Amino acid sequence: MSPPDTSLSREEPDLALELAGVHAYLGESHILQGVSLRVPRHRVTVLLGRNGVGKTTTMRAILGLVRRTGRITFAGADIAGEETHDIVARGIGYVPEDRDVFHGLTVGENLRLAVRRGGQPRHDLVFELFPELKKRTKHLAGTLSGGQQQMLSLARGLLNDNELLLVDEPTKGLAPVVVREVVEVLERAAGQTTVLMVEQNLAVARRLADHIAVMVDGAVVLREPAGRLAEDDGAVRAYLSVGSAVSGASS
Ligand SMILES: Nc1ncnc2c1ncn2[C@@H]1O[C@H](COP(=O)(O)OP(=O)(O)OP(=O)(O)O)[C@@H](O)[C@H]1O
Repeated sequence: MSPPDTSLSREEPDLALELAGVHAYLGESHILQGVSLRVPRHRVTVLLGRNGVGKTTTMRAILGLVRRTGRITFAGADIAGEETHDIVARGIGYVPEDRDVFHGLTVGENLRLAVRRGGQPRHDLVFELFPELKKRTKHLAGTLSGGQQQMLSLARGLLNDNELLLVDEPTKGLAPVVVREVVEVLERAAGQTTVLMVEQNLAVARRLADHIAVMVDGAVVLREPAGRLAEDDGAVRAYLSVGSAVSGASS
């Protein structure tokens, strides 16, 4: 197993986001115990780890949705003390695990609600990435399949010209054929922006990630180029409850 390495600082001066010693709390529970993480610009970084280690809480700490301390640097500013609406306005998009789609509204209405005030919504880009959504703009979102709802949630995240997109478990609960579609869209979306993603499917992570960060008990314990971790069976067995071969992401 490789020794823990969460820095890699010499190789990556151009960071979109950096967390240093971030602690977060949910009620009385101390969930994040000093998360440090570097997210290079225009790259995909995937957060992996067993259930309950704090991956979603890390996303929510970046967005100011949970009480947190430490340093969170985005676009040259420390955002750890800012409110969520100010953080989002700086150019961070969020595609949450529960998909955040309004079932009682149409696809078009869901997209319109996602447009940030003063922004220039990228409808052309979104409809090029998601042609199925263009055909269904008048359909109620609640009538879409799980995969289509995930596409709509990703489309909402990509509609604004964000510097950083946070995506939480985009393939969770989807059939293998739909996982492949979501992965293809994410590959193309990654060309537009920096992505920090939680993903439990190691095959998906290997396909999409430039770097993989592994969390254990509220901290990042290992960060490596994606290929290196995928070949490190010892690390995969020690830190992850996932298998390395998952059919859904194969091309
Ligand atoms: N409202 C809450 N109050 C207290 N503890 C919570 C609350 N919500 C979640 N937790 C706990 O916080 C820890 C971290 O949860 P989190 O959702 O960040 O983990 P995760 O790594 O994303 O897990 P999963 O893969 O299961 O989504 C878990 O142990 C969870 O039980």
